[in-house]
Amino acid sequence: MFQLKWLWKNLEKDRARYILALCLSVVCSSLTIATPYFSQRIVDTFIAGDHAAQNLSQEKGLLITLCLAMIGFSLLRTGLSYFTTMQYEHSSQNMLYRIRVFLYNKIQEQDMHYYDHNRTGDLMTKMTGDLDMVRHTMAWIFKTIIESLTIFLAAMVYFFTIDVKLTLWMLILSPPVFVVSFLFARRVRPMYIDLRERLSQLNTTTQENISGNRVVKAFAREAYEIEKFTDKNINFLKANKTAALVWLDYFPYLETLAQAFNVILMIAGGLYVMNGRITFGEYAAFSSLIWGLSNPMRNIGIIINDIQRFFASLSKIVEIYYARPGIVNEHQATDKRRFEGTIEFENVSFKYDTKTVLDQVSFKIRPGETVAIMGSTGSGKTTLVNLIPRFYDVTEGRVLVDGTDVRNLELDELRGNIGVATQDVLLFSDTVDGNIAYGDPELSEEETVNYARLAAAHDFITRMPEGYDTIVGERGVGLSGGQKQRIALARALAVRRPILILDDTTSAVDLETEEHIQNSLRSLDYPCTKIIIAQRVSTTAEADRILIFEGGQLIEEGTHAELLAKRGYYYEVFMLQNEGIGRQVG
Ligand SMILES: Nc1ncnc2c1ncn2[C@@H]1O[C@H](COP(=O)(O)OP(=O)(O)OP(=O)(O)O)[C@@H](O)[C@H]1O
Repeated sequence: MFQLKWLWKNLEKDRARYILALCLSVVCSSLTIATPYFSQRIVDTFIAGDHAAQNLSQEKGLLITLCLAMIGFSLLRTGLSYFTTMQYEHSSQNMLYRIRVFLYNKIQEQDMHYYDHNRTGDLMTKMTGDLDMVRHTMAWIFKTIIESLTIFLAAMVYFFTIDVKLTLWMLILSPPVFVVSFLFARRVRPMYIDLRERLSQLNTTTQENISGNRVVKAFAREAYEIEKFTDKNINFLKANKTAALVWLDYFPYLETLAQAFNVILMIAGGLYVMNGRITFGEYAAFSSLIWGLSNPMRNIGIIINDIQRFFASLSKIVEIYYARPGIVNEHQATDKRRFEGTIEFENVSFKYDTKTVLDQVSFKIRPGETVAIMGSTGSGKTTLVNLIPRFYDVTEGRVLVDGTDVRNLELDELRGNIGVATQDVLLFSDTVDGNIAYGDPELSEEETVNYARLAAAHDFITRMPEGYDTIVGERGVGLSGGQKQRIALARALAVRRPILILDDTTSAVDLETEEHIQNSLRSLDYPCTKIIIAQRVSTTAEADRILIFEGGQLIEEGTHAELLAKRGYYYEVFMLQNEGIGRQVG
């Protein structure tokens, strides 16, 4: 069975410990028949037997031994049970730790396509609730199953040694129990799959709401969000209740069957005692061990419910566990070369699933050149630059860096040659210093300050209460849009890569600051090819070349002066931004 094989594989170093725990469970549970055995001997010898009174006065030593044995076995069972539970906990927690690390690495190595198609809330549910369900299964469900089965079998064996016929009477209840359990398991399984999906939706809604709380507040949509959350919460509640209450449809049958053991014992056992087939002590042994048969039936509902939850959770974990990224980082580049920084697009087309975003794009950028990319929103600019570090792979054509198709370069080496400041700025909850040095933890304080100066960030950083040691909140909360952009720019500059990609990095800074940044970029103290996506002519004007995109196609290319002379898209934008007149410039 796939699920068991998977668990076995992941137990790895804890297999011996887990098997020990299972064996100890069997031993512990088998010991439960010791007490009924000793009580049977005590009843038959000292209470209800023919020579009970005589034995009581003559065999005091035996009575004391039996009582001490009973106490001794109970203590032994308690001690063993404690030790066994520790083994279950250790092995399942260790396994959980290893799987969590493995899954985290797996998620890290996925490509952008994976993140486009997986919701954060769902991934978080897999990494927390689903994983814990696996641990619970190893530490509790399997333990309960093994113990229930052992007690059931041990009781059966013991009963058979006492009286075969009476035991067979009891066994006639087994087939209906199996039928009822099977029907219950079959019915409840899809419910737990559905329940798992609703939990994921609930978590996704919660996660989105918390991370997007500023937007919610800005639009005063709290009531709407609460309603949305309540909807998902009610959905989850209903699914939970439905799954839990299904058990009630089957519960009366199993409870009746469980009670029937006592009835059979009372009628058949009573008759057998009366006609002398079994002794009173043997009847007492049956009576005290009958829970070993009826208890598993009472537990069956919980076990089946948990097993179905486990299957639903495991199928979700396995989705991450076996996910294979389309773009693989082998991490095998030991000697990472420094590229010159030539970039070439050869008839590149790109589709997100079925939607064509880039269409037959060709251009070449020489080392050290500064190229600005401009175009209307949605024209494919970000997509274009995402193809250089292979965040996505081209659908057609080739992207070459230093003359080699990026698909033939080791990802570590390729990305180790590119510094990126993305459009959607993300800062980590760390100090400003830590954020700037993110790509190079060895960066000295002096260099950090230097790159912050180049990115026009030093002044506002020193005005902050703790300067470079100020902790910025999650995603850079506490900083303005322009401040975040400047820290992200310093972070991209600090890695000193031969290719620098800036995606709309100065859109939120004022013109004066932008000019400072432009000067810094021109006078970087390391050779660097720069690709700058920008909407402002003030940013693009000084570039060596400007590429204009429209609908995924390269429609204009040239210097600022050439493009103005062309009187095309660039000229219109220029006029619009400089003279404030409409697009219909004659
Ligand atoms: N991850 C994605 N999955 C599917 N479609 C996408 C994805 N990212 C972008 N698109 C689509 O691809 C097109 C180009 O997007 P892209 O972000 O490259 O444009 P852009 O020119 O950078 O736009 P902007 O100037 O607004 O940043 C858009 O129509 C967008 O809807």
